[in-house]
Amino acid sequence: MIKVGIVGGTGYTGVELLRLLAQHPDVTIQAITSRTEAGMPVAEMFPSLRGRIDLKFTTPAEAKLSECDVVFFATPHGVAMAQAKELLAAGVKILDLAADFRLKDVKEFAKWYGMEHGCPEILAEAVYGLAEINREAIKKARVVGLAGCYPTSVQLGLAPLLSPKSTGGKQLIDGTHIISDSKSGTSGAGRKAEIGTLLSESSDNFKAYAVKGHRHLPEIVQGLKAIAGHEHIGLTFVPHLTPMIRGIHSTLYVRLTEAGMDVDFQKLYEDFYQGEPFVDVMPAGSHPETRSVRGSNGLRIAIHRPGGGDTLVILVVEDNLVKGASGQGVQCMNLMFGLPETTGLTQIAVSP
Ligand SMILES: NC(=O)C1=CN([C@@H]2O[C@H](COP(=O)(O)OP(=O)(O)OC[C@H]3O[C@@H](n4cnc5c(N)ncnc54)[C@H](OP(=O)(O)O)[C@@H]3O)[C@@H](O)[C@H]2O)C=CC1
Ligand SMILES: CC(=O)N[C@@H](CCC(=O)OP(=O)(O)O)C(=O)O
Repeated sequence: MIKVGIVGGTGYTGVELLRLLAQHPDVTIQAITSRTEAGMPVAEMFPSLRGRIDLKFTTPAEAKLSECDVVFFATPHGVAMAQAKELLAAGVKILDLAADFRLKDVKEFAKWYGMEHGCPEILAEAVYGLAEINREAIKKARVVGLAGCYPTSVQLGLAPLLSPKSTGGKQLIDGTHIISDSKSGTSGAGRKAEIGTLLSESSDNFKAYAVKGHRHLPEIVQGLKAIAGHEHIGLTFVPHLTPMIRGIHSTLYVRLTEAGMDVDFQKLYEDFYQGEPFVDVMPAGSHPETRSVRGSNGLRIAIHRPGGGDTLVILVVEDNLVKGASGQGVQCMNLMFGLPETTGLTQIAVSP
């Protein structure tokens, strides 16, 4: 059995990890931390886990994380990098849901996250946690910086158009003018109290935010450049807050080049994602709904070419807390421990 520790067990991604790992056949949860709720039984705070998780929250200091095989950090940015060195020295693998190990350039990290990177040497060996793109590297990794919620939807929505594996090296789209119009439910902002996610502020309301620049922009651009194998990527990324709890819907707009005009994009996507257990390329003309992935690790994609013109519209839906966070974490953990990738992740979406 894999001994798992979770730092940040009271947050939305933390409790989602507990929900998934409680059903995982190869995992024992060893420790769950909370600074504010230490001593409280987990099932008292989350009755959905009654009879499933028989542990109390402990402080991070008391958690004996070095005795685990793997530790998930479901914490704000900056927490994992402060403990990574000690855990690695004790032979513990690390999966960080925050951004400490995502951006490879420490200057970019400091610019977007407002703090200096605490362990650039560990960042250098860390692998970006997007299994469909980085599967082989994740299998060998000691530290995985899990992809962000919006970045997962945008990168998987665009990968078939940019990867030389499917394009044969041809430029099928103008990669310098990509638009991502992305919408998230309020759980994306976490469980902490904030005015913007109050019921009376966020329900019956809809707004864009961070249009000037969101911290996921450099992460997505870094990922798209790696997928494409060149630097010529330009992205306009506009996130929106929608009046729902879970879910991300990204609508991606790309302009086709001459070389792209005669391509069968439905087939290109189906071929690229053939055999991928969590990516569903829907039939041509579909309109995927966030509800169709709610609570599951699935991501659904539909490709449209309105009026047969030179603009391709790609629709992508995922559950931000599952494929966008904790499910992605379990998927990467499975790879790191040589388990079938779908272990513990076969939940069907809750609908309605
Ligand atoms: N929500 C989402 O959709 C997604 C979130 N993420 C990322 O995952 C991480 C967690 O997000 P989310 O669950 O939403 O956040 P929450 O705000 O809901 O939870 C944060 C958790 O971290 C703990 N915590 C806070 N500060 C510290 C600290 N200094 N040391 C140890 N524990 C701490 C909190 O518990 P306590 O204060 O009791 O210790 C709490 O359990 C974030 O980095 C977020 O960016 C990634 C993808 C999607
Ligand atoms: C709706 C909302 O506020 N979403 C968050 C993004 C989700 C998140 O937690 O970001 P990471 O994936 O980088 O960890 C935001 O825009 O800041």
